[in-house]
Amino acid sequence: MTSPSPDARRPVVIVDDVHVEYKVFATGKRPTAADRRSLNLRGRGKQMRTVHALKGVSFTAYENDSIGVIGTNGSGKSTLMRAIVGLTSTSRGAIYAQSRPSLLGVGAALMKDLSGDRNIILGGLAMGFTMEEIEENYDDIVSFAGLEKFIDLPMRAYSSGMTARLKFAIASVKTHEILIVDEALAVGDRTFRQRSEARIREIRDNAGTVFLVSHSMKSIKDTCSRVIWLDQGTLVMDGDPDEVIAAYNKAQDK
Ligand SMILES: Nc1ncnc2c1ncn2[C@@H]1O[C@H](COP(=O)(O)OP(=O)(O)OP(=O)(O)O)[C@@H](O)[C@H]1O
Repeated sequence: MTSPSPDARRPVVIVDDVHVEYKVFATGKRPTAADRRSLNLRGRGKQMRTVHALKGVSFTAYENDSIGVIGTNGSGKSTLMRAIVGLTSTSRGAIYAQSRPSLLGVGAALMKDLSGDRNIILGGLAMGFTMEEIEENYDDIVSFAGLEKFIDLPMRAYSSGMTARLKFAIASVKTHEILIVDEALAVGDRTFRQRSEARIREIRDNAGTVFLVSHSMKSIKDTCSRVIWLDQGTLVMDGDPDEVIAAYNKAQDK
């Protein structure tokens, strides 16, 4: 198993030889006229395809780690994060977590026709906060998102950056022990990105562990103490951000 260094810190997430396979129906090519004539549709139309999205990934995350996860499109980053949170089941291997990891992405729970105000409650409940916790943190969420003037407008009227700010503000208000941020910072503007990166550092400093999936090497360098690089479902490198990013960039330039 790959580990950063033999140290005395508490392991928080152990990913042990994890494989994820998606089974999908491949509709294949459009049936030809000849197929249709010979009623040969069934065999053509329903073919099971297996996408082997993770192929034996292993590493250990420790407290205070903030781990950047990099790799080209389709390399398995989101799949790995979803597996850590338990949204995607592993077909082989196991994941052990010290406490329940939170995936920063209350997106699914938010409703575009409701106001930002209502969505704070909805998103907060979806993240597992109590009503008291939501009320206590309400002002913080609104000011962190910088949406004071827009909070009673329906979310439909928000730009994608404003929506992302609200999601990040809701999800990060509580200190999580294990927080996973999947590309949420990509749409925010520079000021917001800096504020979110500061919050990620704060979570990390409070003995939390953060995973940051991003295509922005700058965000990763600014916030992460360690980087793992995935390629076609395998872990290529795990270590110091500068070294891993340099190797990744070199591989991309080839
Ligand atoms: N629900 C799904 N059903 C079938 N295949 C999937 C599913 N989700 C992901 N995949 C496949 O698994 C592989 C890994 O996808 P994943 O989304 O984890 O990549 P990623 O590194 O997060 O990519 P990106 O940088 O584009 O977000 C890809 O080949 C993708 O097509």
